[in-house]
Order: sequence, then structure tokens, then C-alpha cells
Amino acid sequence: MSAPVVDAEYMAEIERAWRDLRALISSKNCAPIMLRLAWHDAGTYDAKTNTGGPNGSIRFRQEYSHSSNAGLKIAIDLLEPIKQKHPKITYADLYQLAGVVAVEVTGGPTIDFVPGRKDSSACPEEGRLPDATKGASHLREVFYRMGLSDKDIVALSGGHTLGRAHPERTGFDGPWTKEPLKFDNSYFVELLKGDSEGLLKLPTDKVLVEDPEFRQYVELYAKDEEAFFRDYAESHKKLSELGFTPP
Ligand code: HEM
Ligand SMILES: N=NC(=O)c1ccncc1
Repeated sequence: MSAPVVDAEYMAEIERAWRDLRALISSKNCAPIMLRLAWHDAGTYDAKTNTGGPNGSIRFRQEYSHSSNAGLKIAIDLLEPIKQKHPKITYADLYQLAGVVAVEVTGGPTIDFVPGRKDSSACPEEGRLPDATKGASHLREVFYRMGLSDKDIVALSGGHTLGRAHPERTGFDGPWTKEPLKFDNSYFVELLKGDSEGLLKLPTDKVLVEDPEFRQYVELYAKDEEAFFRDYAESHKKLSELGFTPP
């Protein structure tokens, strides 16, 4: 499939879709699952082979049926009417724009969004996303494969300020923070507090305070929300543009 021509007409369509996404995500309170969809479409990227990444391939059953993507068909279906209303916008751009809007409408940082991603029908093999039961070396293996850093791992994990785990999807249960529809630095504050009744910490969350290289960023973000917002916005943009050269 070819890349979209990002001319004035395409940019105007993006603006219209942005407005529709704000209305949808606010009215359905579905920011968390939209952010997870954007991360899962992008997080399959392999820098060595330039495969996977934010290319809309998660729209195919072959990929959304992967166990790590359990529940994401809900987000894919919620976005389809917006895709039908704005057919020129690629799925790749639409899913990443939905992630940017999800952070925006929940009070998080503004993320620079550059459109122009092309769609792919090539679905990556299962297993490219991180396994929540594993440790620091696994996290590094997965994120370094994408071309991301330790700082990116910690900042992006802050996406768990939103939403919750669902036992019927992944076997884990509960939110990470007391306000799962508010994008703030409370994920890091809770990480440093240790276990709290009713709040979730995955094994991969816990390694962020156990590993000294990761911990330095957890401590910074827990005490300085602006620093978290700054680094999150930078890392989210990197994630959303893996394998994509903005026109
Ligand atoms: C670092 C490795 C990561 C692991 C192992 C991981 C694992 C998980 C798991 C197991 C769930 C629960 C899914 C469910 O049961 O519904 C989840 C939910 C979520 N994840 Fe991650 N995650 C990671 C990184 C990220 C990143 C980088 C982001 C975004 C920047 C993110 C955003 C979310 C959101 C928003 C939810 C809640 C979705 C909802 O409420 O439906 N996660 N994650
Ligand atoms: N945000 N990440 C996830 O939702 C997830 C990642 C890997 N396995 C299951 C779920």
C-alpha cells in the first residue's frame, strides 16, 4: 500500500477526525483502551528488519487475536465509524491519532502528531510485545529491538496511569492508580509507595523500581510531573513514528 499524500486536504481531514476522536473518546471514556491500541500497533516494530510498527496491521484478526491484544477489537470497532467517515486517513494514522487524543483528553501532555503513515497488510508474528510476567532483561530486549531506550521504557510505562487490567483478557486485575481516567504521574508515586490495596503492580512494573537504571527515572517522575510529561511526550512520539519517516 502506498503512503498517503499529506497535502492540505489530508491535513484538513486529520483535523476533522481529531475533533471526532475527541468527542468519541470523551463520551465513551475509552481513552485507556485507545492508548493501548496505539501502543500495540506500534510496539511490534523491529528496527533491524524494519518490520511491524505503526502501520494499522492490528486491524486484521490475524494480529488482534494475539493473546497480548485481548480486548483490543473493542477499540478497533469503536474507531471504524470514524475511518468510514474519513476514508482518506490511513488506519495507521488513525490509530496513532487516537492514542495522542487519548492522552490529550485525560489531561496529559500534548504530543506532536505528524501524519503520513501508510497501511500494511503484513501482520507480525505473535510475541513481539512484552510479557508482563518477565523482568528487566526481557523489557530491554523488547524495547531495544524497537530502537528505544531505558528512559523510553520507564516514561512509556507511565501510560499505566490510565485504565486497568481485566482478568478475562490477560488474567491480571485492577487499575494501577486511584484515578484511572486521569493522565498524571501517580503511576510513579504508587510504584515508590509499594503495594496498595486494590491497585495493580505487574512484575514488569515492579522491575522499574528494582533495576537501578530504571529507578532513577521513576524517582524523577514521581517528584516532577512536568519532567514526566516532557519525557513521555518525546517517547510517545518516537513510539508512534517507529519505521516512519515524516514527509
Ligand atoms: C512495559 C511493558 C508493558 C507491559 C508488560 C504491559 C502490560 C499490560 C497488561 C497486562 C495490561 C492489562 C490488559 C488488560 O487486561 O486489559 C495493560 C493495560 C494497559 N496498558 Fe500496558 N503494558 C506495557 C506497556 C505499556 C505502554 C508502553 C503503554 C502506553 C504508552 C501501555 C498502556 C496500557 C493501558 C492504557 C492499559 C489499560 C487498558 C484498558 O484500561 O483497557 N502499556 N498493559
Ligand atoms: N499494554 N500492554 C498490554 O496490554 C499487554 C502487553 C503484553 N501482553 C498483554 C497485554
